[in-house]
Amino acid sequence: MSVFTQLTTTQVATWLDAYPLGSLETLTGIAEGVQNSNFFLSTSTGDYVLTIFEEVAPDQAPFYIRLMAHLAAHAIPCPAPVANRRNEYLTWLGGKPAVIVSRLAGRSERAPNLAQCAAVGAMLAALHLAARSFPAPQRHHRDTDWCARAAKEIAPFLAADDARLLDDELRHQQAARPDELPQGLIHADLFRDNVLFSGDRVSGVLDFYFSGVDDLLFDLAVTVNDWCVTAKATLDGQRCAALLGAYDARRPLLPAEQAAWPTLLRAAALRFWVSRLHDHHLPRPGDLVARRDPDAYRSILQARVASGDEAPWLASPAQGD
Ligand SMILES: Nc1ncnc2c1ncn2[C@@H]1O[C@H](COP(=O)(O)OP(=O)(O)O)[C@@H](O)[C@H]1O
Ligand SMILES: N[C@@H](CCOP(=O)(O)O)C(=O)O
Repeated sequence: MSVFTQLTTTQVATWLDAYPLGSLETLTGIAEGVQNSNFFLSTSTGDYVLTIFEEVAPDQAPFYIRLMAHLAAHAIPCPAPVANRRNEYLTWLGGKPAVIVSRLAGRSERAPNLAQCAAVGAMLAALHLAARSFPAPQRHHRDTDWCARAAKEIAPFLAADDARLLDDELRHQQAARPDELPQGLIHADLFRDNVLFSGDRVSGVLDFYFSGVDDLLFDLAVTVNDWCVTAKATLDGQRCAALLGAYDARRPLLPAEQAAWPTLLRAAALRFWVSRLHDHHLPRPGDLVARRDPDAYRSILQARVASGDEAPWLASPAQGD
């Protein structure tokens, strides 16, 4: 999971008295996610998700709650925070900050079809546009500087080849990533498990807890690296064309962004390789923790490095498997 915090039903039932949500019926830990403790919560009035913030500092949690409320008000299907009787969204449970949000319909798709890839590209562009009016956004924390800091912490655990790859890529990013690409609020973790579909329609965009301001193109690269990856870690040209085409139709990409695309694909691969390595070598104590495979992202980084400037773009021919 990620259920780092254990709760008793009595504890939650008592806490729930402060909400206008009726009585507790069921509470089930969610066996996905690596960042927070999440529970499906059913009460006599409906179905919700209870999130206990494990890594999010209490002073940062209101940012994410306001962001979800803003996006939900701008037609992005993201979880809507639920207030207690004192009109508070963020409360304390088990000594940690906690929030109840609406439970969204649909299910995530491990093997998305082209229509679903296009729907995700369109949704990401809509999210970037809707977030333009969000006041006082914070920086994206897991940027290249974070990767460099985390790389120092994991360095003692790495084999020589991995250490070299990591070092080379950090240097490449510091030298080659342009610093004047269009920026805005990014989701920063729009993997397949963070999107719910009802048919081919996106019915849920989840998990905004890495969000912050960074290059919009970085968000697109994070998304493409996950949604369009093949079994060989290369990119599938058809899925790329569907996702990128739908994004570009809503927020046309600038020539500078097209030129920077291969570097940003590498930056996105690096960020998740580093975080997975960090979680692997320096795990937090927790029950049933779902750790992600760092090697998968090493392969993705290596594949992006190997493809050089040949990264699939809008109407490129099918590549990969
Ligand atoms: N509001 C929601 N509606 C429906 N399912 C949800 C909701 N929030 C979380 N989930 C489910 O819980 C899983 C983990 O949630 P996530 O926010 O990704 O956790 P973490 O913050 O730990 O990464 C999701 O993949 C999804 O299956
Ligand atoms: N998507 C990341 C892990 C981040 O965890 P999430 O459950 O919050 O999406 C990865 O795959 O490494």
